[in-house]
Amino acid sequence: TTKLSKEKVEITKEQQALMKIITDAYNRHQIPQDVAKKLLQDQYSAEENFLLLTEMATSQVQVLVEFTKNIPGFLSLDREDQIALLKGSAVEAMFLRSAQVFSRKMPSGHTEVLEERIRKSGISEEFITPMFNFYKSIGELHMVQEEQALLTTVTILTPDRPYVKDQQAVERLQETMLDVLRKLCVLQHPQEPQYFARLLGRLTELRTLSHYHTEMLASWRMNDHKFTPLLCEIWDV
Ligand SMILES: C[C@]12CC[C@H]3[C@@H](CC=C4C=C(C(=O)O)CC[C@@]43C)[C@@H]1CC[C@@H]2C(=O)c1ccc(O)cc1
Repeated sequence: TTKLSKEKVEITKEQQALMKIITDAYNRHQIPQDVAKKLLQDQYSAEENFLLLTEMATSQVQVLVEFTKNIPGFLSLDREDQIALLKGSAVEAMFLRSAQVFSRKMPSGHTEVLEERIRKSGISEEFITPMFNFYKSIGELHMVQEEQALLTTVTILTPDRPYVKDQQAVERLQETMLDVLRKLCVLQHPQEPQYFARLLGRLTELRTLSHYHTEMLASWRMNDHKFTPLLCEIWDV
């Protein structure tokens, strides 16, 4: 008979503390309400929608930088590597954030307006489809907020981003986070032993999306759309 490995999974005190720091930081750093509120006010032209999304993207980059500074160990990485990790993960972190926003079904019905504006902002259908498929696939996971925060952290701490010099140092940090996330998944979804693997599978899907994103930016560029200095810096557009 097959002996099921009923390994007793338990999160240590240190891991509990680490998870709390990251989840609190993740919840604390959100785009300001006045930016999100504009979703409900301004007009609906493709131009207006693009400008609104640009403002949200710019605000989200600032939020991401602030959040990342709260990841234990991040600020002790080489300074240039910190920048390389932020540049390399910004798109993926943003798509994770928007997927979580869509799967949360925001109370004040923002999601419908937000979806409307994304669909009518000059993004071609070939990018819209994979984007919303991703949103759906994240929604189906019903992640708890700790999982969302840790998954974003794991994405930021990806060692093989371009220009990262000390990959080992990043790998050590990422391993620490992956260990907590793995245990959390086992404890939160006991009926689904493959849940952790499914979560990591989404990170692969994210990388595909970020290739689409580069083309999205290029096609906006072609139609003479302006980005903000911060977005130009983080995405080399
Ligand atoms: C990623 C994105 C900009 C950031 C948006 C996201 C949709 C939903 C969001 C929800 C947020 C919240 O509720 O906290 C923060 C901003 C984000 C994460 C947009 C979808 C496409 C857009 C984009 O790629 C884009 C890139 C450059 C631009 O100039 C304009 C848009």
